[in-house]
Amino acid sequence: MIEFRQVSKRFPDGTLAVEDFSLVIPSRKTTVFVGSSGCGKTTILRMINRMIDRTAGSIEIDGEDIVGLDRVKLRRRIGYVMQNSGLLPHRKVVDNVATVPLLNGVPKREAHARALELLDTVGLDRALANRYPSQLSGGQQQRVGVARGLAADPNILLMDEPFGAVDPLVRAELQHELIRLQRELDKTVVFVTHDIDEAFLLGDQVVILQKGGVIVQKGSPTEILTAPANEFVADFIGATKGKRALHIDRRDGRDVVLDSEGRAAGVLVEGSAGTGEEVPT
Ligand SMILES: Nc1ncnc2c1ncn2[C@@H]1O[C@H](COP(=O)(O)OP(=O)(O)OP(=O)(O)O)[C@@H](O)[C@H]1O
Repeated sequence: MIEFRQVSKRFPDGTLAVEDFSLVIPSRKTTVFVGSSGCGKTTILRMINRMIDRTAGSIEIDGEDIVGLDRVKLRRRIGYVMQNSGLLPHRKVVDNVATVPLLNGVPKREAHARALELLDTVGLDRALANRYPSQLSGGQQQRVGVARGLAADPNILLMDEPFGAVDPLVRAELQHELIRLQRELDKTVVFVTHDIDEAFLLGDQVVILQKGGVIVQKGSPTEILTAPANEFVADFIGATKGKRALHIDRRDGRDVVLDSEGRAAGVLVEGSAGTGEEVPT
């Protein structure tokens, strides 16, 4: 579990990017931060592995304040995947994936064998292992980025708009791949996106943020869809404009979750509003 307690971040130039942010991120679930540009998503994410240090409050991982942990070791035990894959262009795919284990002292042969297994895990052909990142498609590069994030077998995986730069079809493929992976790997995933549909698809817990990292609403997708906290959320999730991909409709006396084509994605169990409980239809 990751716990933020009244965390703030003021950058040296005076910008207060995050103010008084408190949140519990449960283990082995996916928590998604969603909000418009500049609201503090990346700053909050990067404070978890101390790429950015908070200026007030505390952040604990499994009850331990991260301020007392070695920054480099902390970073190496937390997976990190970013938008443009962040791969080293002059290193082959296999070496990119093996980077952190090698830094952690894993022998080269072992690190490479593990890297090849990880290519399988993220659905990439091992034949790509000896290519350079520029010889891969955008979607393939993102998969390599995910494999690299998983290489040290971290309990926590931070993902900052990892699918933001790929086309919509590849993006949908990668999203479903992540859902599959998460079922298999059971990590604590913290995911940042601008895209509310992506947030609802991937998140067990969705956190809607406004400027300064202010939490406007948090809850399961069902909780947010059934009871948007205010007009900002209703507008953000498109509830007022009929543009939402996922929405709730009442059919035969039951609340049914429908996708954009009107197909039922689930039924809210009677009396479950507020618990996030859903049953498949
Ligand atoms: N190094 C920095 N120095 C000063 N201000 C910064 C710095 N990094 C970020 N900020 C500011 O902090 C605020 C939050 O930035 P952050 O990158 O966390 O937002 P975000 O929600 O991730 O945005 P985006 O979706 O555009 O990536 C913004 O106002 C940004 O300009």
